[in-house]
Amino acid sequence: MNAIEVDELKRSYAEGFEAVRGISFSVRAGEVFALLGVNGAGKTSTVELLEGLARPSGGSVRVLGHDPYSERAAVRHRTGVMLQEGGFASELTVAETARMWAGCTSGARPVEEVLGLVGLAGRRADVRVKQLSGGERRRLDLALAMLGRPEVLFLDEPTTGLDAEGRRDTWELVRGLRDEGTTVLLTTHYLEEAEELADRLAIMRDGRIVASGTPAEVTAAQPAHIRFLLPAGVEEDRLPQALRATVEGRRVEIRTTTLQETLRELLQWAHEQNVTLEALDARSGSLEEAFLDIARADDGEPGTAKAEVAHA
Ligand SMILES: Nc1ncnc2c1ncn2[C@@H]1O[C@H](COP(=O)(O)OP(=O)(O)OP(=O)(O)O)[C@@H](O)[C@H]1O
Repeated sequence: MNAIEVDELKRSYAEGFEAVRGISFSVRAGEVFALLGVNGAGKTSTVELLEGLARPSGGSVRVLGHDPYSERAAVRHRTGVMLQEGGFASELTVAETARMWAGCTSGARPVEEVLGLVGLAGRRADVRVKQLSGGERRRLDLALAMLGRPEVLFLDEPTTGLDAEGRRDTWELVRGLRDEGTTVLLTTHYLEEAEELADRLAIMRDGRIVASGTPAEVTAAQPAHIRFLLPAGVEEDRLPQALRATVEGRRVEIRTTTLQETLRELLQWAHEQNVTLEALDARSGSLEEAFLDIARADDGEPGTAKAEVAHA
């Protein structure tokens, strides 16, 4: 069953600017789905439509089978929302803020429990919101989004402003929620975050989806890299032509779509030449490379990016 279905969705702002230009994707129940894209690609504009905060100018959205805008009452209590900027009353403490939200939420988790999940229980709970660090505010945002045990959780850049440890804690939390069956849609600028968390993802550019699939599918089109240092006493032209290596100083790089085969040829050559390949490093294409490839493409046409795979 799909928890979220998006079909030819469009969003125009008052000035006529089209921020979302007909995107389609679906998120299965219990899945973590990531929306990626450079600044201004249209991620937040999309997420706000899924949250029912605005009416689409075209196409449709279904969350748990309902239109989140026109059937808000049917959806709202089953979803949790973490916006980019939570609007808190800055004089209240963390615990007071959470209790206030719990009071407006049916079936809320105990406040202590939810604050404990994000590391804001105990003495941190008595700190006024205005005194929290940026990262702690993000964690309070997350706590409030989880308060009502939502079936679908929207997280807009959940780890922006968090330090490395806070980011990893949030990832653990999201994985835990997924294991409990929560559907999570998140936006992020961190490719590592998408790689760590997302079952599937979509990359947006200029209001369109230009690549989508599992992280492995999206990266599959990227060439792998082999790097090493040219052995002392070996001239560049002794490297096998077929490997099409590029050499800068002593640094050698080979880009290949058949990593295992190319590596075998290289190691065979090194064996025959009786040389050691210092600093040898072989790695598959990464989501980051796929993303940069797509973000850099300036053709403006959907469906032509190199890393495109089957649309969700
Ligand atoms: N209220 C608005 N009125 C007019 N244009 C807007 C409005 N809100 C956003 N935009 C424009 O729509 C485009 C998409 O913005 P959006 O915030 O959805 O991007 P994003 O992918 O979430 O970016 P970021 O990563 O910076 O959060 C941008 O060009 C932005 O300037």
